[in-house]
Amino acid sequence: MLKGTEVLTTAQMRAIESAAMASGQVTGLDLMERAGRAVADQIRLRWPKAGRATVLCGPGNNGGDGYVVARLLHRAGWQVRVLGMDNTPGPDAAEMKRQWQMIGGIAPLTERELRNGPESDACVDAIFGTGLTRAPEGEIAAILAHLGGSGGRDHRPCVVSVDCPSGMCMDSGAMLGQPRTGGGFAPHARLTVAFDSPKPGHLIGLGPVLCGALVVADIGLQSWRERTLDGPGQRPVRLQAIWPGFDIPDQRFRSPTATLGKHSVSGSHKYSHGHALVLAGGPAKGGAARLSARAALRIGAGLVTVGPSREALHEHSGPPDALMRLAIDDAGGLCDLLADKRINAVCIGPGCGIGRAADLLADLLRARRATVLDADVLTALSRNADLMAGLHGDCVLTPHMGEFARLFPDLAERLEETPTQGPAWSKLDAAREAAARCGAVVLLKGPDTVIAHPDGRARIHSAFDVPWLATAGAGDVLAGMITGLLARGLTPLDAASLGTLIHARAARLFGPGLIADDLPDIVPQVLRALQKFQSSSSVATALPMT
Ligand SMILES: NC(=O)C1=CN([C@@H]2O[C@H](COP(=O)(O)OP(=O)(O)OC[C@H]3O[C@@H](n4cnc5c(N)ncnc54)[C@H](OP(=O)(O)O)[C@@H]3O)[C@@H](O)[C@H]2O)[C@H](O)CC1
Ligand SMILES: [K+]
Repeated sequence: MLKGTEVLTTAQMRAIESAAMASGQVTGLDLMERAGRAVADQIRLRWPKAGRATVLCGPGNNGGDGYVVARLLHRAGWQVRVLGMDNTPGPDAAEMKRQWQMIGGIAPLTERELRNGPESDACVDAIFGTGLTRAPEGEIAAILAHLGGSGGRDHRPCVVSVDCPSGMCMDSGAMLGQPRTGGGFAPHARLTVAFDSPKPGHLIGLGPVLCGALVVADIGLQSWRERTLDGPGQRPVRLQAIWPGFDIPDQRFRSPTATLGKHSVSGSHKYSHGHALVLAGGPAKGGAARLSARAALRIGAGLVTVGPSREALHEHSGPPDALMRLAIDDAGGLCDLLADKRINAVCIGPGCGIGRAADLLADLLRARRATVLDADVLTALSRNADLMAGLHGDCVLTPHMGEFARLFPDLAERLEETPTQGPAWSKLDAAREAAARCGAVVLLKGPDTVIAHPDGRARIHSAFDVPWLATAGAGDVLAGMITGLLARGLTPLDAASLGTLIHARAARLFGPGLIADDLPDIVPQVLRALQKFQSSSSVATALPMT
């Protein structure tokens, strides 16, 4: 089965660590040794020939991991220099520090010492991890700035981060004390080795850019996750990364990709895969809705109808012929059409026009169909509290940050603030709060997309490697994909998650030079790859092909 990856908060991580140590079956020293070994192994994998390493050890257990890394690299023939603090760390870190001191010295952890020392192949950042609570200051801030290139980009050492780039809040991906949009000097790691599971900060905010290649090392805590967080088997996973694979243990669909093959026990006919309606706008505004409609067709909706105003109908006469067209002049015409219950998913917003969207939305929401709200209708929503109150659990809102700020100005303002305390307010918190407030799934778009359900479940999809996806109409295509998946019967959270995954994979496949028109026709290739991955990686579980 394609598997998503459960994402844990730093508080959950600490709870699991404590439970593991309290069990007496594993000690903090064991965990520290395993963590340090995971980092050292990853370094040796990337630098097979022993080189020179500088290890920066902070005041706590992250620093303790660093002392383990130093010892293991030294044992593998590396020339190791350690910069550390003269504090008394906790017992585990103190023991690892003592073991290092039997091998080598510890220079003061100062920017001057770092800058004036010998060049190294790798600089191991073991200053702060999950214990960062406030913005770094003084010498440590100067060191982090040096790691971030304050001395000039070409003086930026090759950083390997232990658990996370120091100074980064692992729950939000923000650098404490720095603007959220970056611009300050922060350690840009070549590689980050995290432990047990990714944290939100590895996947949202500045995290994906600062972490570089992310490796999540298993240090033997899985079983305590089962016990401490009563395991994924017993509870819905609250936070999941849609990466690299994808799985939604949803009652109706054991794995949504299994439903994408249009294999149906009850005979595969068009109505068994739903009927999507895309509400289009007036004259000369039809392109966006046609992108959405084409995407809904390509992702497998059984039927797709585009519904412009009468005076714009003639503009929708072009291909694809599979697309049905029907003039919808007003709310009355929409209600007449929705009398056909087979229309089970609607997309409103792309190219619809703000006024028209506002006129149609109230009746559309009363019809309680699975509905994707994007673009113009989000502006209409932000101007009308009654419409907002009409949202329901089968709605998916797909705002970008600008639209989100119009819909939830107070939440967006908090995201503008420079964070000084950890855990900092994050895009994940904002999306969850918005979903709970409006009672609908909120997909907050960006290279780090967060999808939040009103009940608190959320998914994160990071796609920082496809900047060309930020092109006119790409949002219209995403809205259409999600509508098509809703028509196929996926739940709003699953449809939004899978649509996001397929949307990014299509863009990745196409590459630079992409325009939104290219995206829908790449979907079949992405679906084939997902199915191949699913069939090759799935255990032989006979999935009900519905
Ligand atoms: N995840 C696991 O299973 C394992 C994780 N390990 C490693 O342990 C760290 C977490 O260690 P911890 O000691 O809790 O915290 P840190 O090492 O990240 O931070 C050390 C202390 O630094 C102080 N602090 C916080 N912010 C600042 C700041 N801005 N300036 C100065 N000092 C700061 C804080 O103490 P205070 O009392 O001063 O608040 C921190 O306690 C984890 O990331 C892993 O690397 C285990 O070793 C292996 C298993
Ligand atoms: K670190």
